[in-house]
Amino acid sequence: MSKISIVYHSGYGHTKVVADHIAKGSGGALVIIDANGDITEADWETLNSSDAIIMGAPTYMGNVSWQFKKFADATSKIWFTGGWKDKIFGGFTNSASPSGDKQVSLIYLQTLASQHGGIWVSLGLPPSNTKAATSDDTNNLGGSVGLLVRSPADASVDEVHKGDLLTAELYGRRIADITSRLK
Ligand SMILES: Cc1cc2nc3c(=O)[nH]c(=O)nc-3n(C[C@H](O)[C@H](O)[C@H](O)COP(=O)(O)O)c2cc1C
Repeated sequence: MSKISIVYHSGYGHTKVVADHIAKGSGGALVIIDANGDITEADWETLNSSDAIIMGAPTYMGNVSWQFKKFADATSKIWFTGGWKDKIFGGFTNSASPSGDKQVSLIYLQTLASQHGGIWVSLGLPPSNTKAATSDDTNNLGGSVGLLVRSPADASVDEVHKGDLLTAELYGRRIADITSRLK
C-alpha cells in the first residue's frame, strides 16, 4: 500500500476543502501548515516516509502564501541530503479570480518538487471549455500542470465550486494510481 501525504496551508478554509477532497480521492493523510508556516516534527516524519507528497496553497498576491513558502524553505534541510529524491509529487492552488495568477503558484510547486528531484504528476484531465461548460464541470479552469480551483471572493467554504472539488478527487485518485504503479 502506498503512503500519500497532502501538505497544505489555508488561511481562511477554502484551500482546506480542496485538500479534503484530494485526501478523499487519494486516500492520503493531511499535513496542515499552520498560521505561522510551521508543521510538527511528527508531520516531517510523515512527509519523509511518504511515497507521494501533494502540496497545496492559496494564491495570495500572485504566488503561494508566505506560510507555504516558509514550509518550502524549511524543506531545504531535506534537499541537502536528497531525502525526497524520486518521490511522486503533485500540487494544487486556489484563488478568487478565474486566473488570479494561479499558474504562477502551480509552477512554483512544480519547481519545488523538481528541486527535490521528484516525479511530478500532471492533472491528466481534458478541459471543460465549451459554451455549455459550467463550474460544475471537471477541470473547468483548464489546468494541465496540476489542480486549479476557484473560490469566488464572496464564497463561503461551503461554496467552493463542485466541479473543482470533483477535479480534486480525480487528481488525488490519479496520483494514488500512478504511485502504486511506480512503487
Ligand atoms: C492576502 C491575500 C491575497 C490574495 N491574492 C489573490 C491573488 O493574487 N489572486 C486571486 O485570484 N485571489 C487572491 N486572493 C483571494 C484568495 O486566493 C481566495 O480568497 C482563496 O480562496 C483563499 O484561500 P484560503 O481560504 O484557503 O485562505 C487573495 C487573498 C488574500 C487574503
